[in-house]
Amino acid sequence: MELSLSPFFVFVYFFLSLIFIQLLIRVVAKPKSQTIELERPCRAPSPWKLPVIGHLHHLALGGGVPHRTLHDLARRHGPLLHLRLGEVDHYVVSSPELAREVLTTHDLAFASRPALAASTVMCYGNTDIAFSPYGPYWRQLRKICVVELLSAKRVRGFAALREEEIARALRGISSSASRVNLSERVYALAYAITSRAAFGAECRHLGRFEAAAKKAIKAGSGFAVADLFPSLGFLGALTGTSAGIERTHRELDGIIEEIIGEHEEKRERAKKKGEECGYDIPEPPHRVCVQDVFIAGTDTTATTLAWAMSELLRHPDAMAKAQSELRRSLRGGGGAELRDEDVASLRYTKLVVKETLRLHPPLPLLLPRLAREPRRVGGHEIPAGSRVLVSAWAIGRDARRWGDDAEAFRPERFDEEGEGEGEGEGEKWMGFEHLAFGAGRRMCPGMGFGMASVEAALASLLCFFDWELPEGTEAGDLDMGELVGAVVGRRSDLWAVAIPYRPI
Ligand code: HEM
Repeated sequence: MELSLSPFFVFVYFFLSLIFIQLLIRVVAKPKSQTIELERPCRAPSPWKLPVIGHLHHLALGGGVPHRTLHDLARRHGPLLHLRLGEVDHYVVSSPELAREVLTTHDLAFASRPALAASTVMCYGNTDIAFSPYGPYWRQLRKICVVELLSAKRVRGFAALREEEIARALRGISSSASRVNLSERVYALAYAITSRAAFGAECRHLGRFEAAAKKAIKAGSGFAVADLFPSLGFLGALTGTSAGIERTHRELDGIIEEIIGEHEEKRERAKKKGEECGYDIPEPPHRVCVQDVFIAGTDTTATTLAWAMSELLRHPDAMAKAQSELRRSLRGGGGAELRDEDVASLRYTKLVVKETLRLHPPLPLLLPRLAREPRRVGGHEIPAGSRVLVSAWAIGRDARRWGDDAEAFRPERFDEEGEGEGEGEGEKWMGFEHLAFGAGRRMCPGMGFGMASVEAALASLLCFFDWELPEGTEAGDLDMGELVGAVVGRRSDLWAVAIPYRPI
């Protein structure tokens, strides 16, 4: 018959024969294959992959920023996604339940970091807090940093300098043209608070530091060619990334050296006069903490402030609600500035910060973890040596937890959580549904410091100014595009019109 000879039927015949042969082999070899089945690790689901590059094309074809592409893939394949990116196995965790397993149940097994190409050069061979492998050295370094700078007591002690720096930033905004580059202003403010807290004085170098830190953050995304093909070192040289990393490292290193030099000179002068002046910066390798604190402290704080103001400009009702609460508290205190005590008693402004961090966690994939030992997560095997990315971004949008309006900016949701379900607001905010600061041993040690700066700065910006979008920009048109990097900030600077508010 004509039909049976057509190429289509030949293909189908061949294909079915293959399936039949495979089934036959399975049936004949059943007892043996069953034992193998039990021993074989149960791999997490993956999309289709290509030779050599593995699943890399999914990231490339996703077209967007990595956390969004990974979220799309997780929606199709499940909350534990296995991706072979180049030579490296990655596991992407996108549900609060699995995040709890990785960050708490198996915390110790996942408490290390991979050595990225950028961190190895820029963090002095990964001897800093953020990238150092888990162990006694990292514990000691982190302890110094927490005791000297980040403990709750130290953070409270920085209240006066926070207030001074915020007042200075407000004066700057008042005296400038009404159209303000808010991204620039909040970065300068975060830098001033960090440098005064760390060194007792504002450090110069803001412009140079910002430019170099942004390059370092971009290089540290973990998705650079050199990070995905570690055995092919020449690729870094070929693509120019290695040279770029070296250049950025030299810039940052030079700035940190200058900051430390200035601080030490100042200390010497103060000592001669018998005055107190900040504290000793411990000798290397602890100096690497200085860079960590500057980059981690400044960029995350400024990024959160810029996203919060962006969302409020797009949601004038939420902005008005925050302002009315703030201005009531100002009249109550009768002062022309907000003190730390005033900020502590705010409710709505704090909800705005939580909602901002839910939708725009500055580190959407936290910092990468390295599996030190094999572990089963959600019933799937994660082999030792794999990289584990916990998507705080996806978890913050999980409709099972946050409802059908999970994508919407609605600060009130945190108020509602506290009632009815028997689950406290605090639990939801710092639970595994909201992971902006990570969790477990490697959780952000600067949370108290960062939150104090963000809440105080946002409260003052809203209290003392009315804000509008520049003429010609509608709320719906505001660019909310994101940068690629370890910290994900706004793609474009945020411009707004500041109208000073006079208390009645
Ligand atoms: C809004 C502000 C901030 C956010 C959202 C934030 C978020 C994070 C996240 C997600 C991590 C990774 C956690 C993990 O892997 O589980 C981290 C680590 C870290 N953060 Fe923050 N951070 C903020 C502010 C700060 C500040 C102000 C400092 C210091 C002054 C700081 C210092 C660090 C350090 C040193 C690490 C590395 C910790 C380690 O590996 O042991 N952060 N941060």
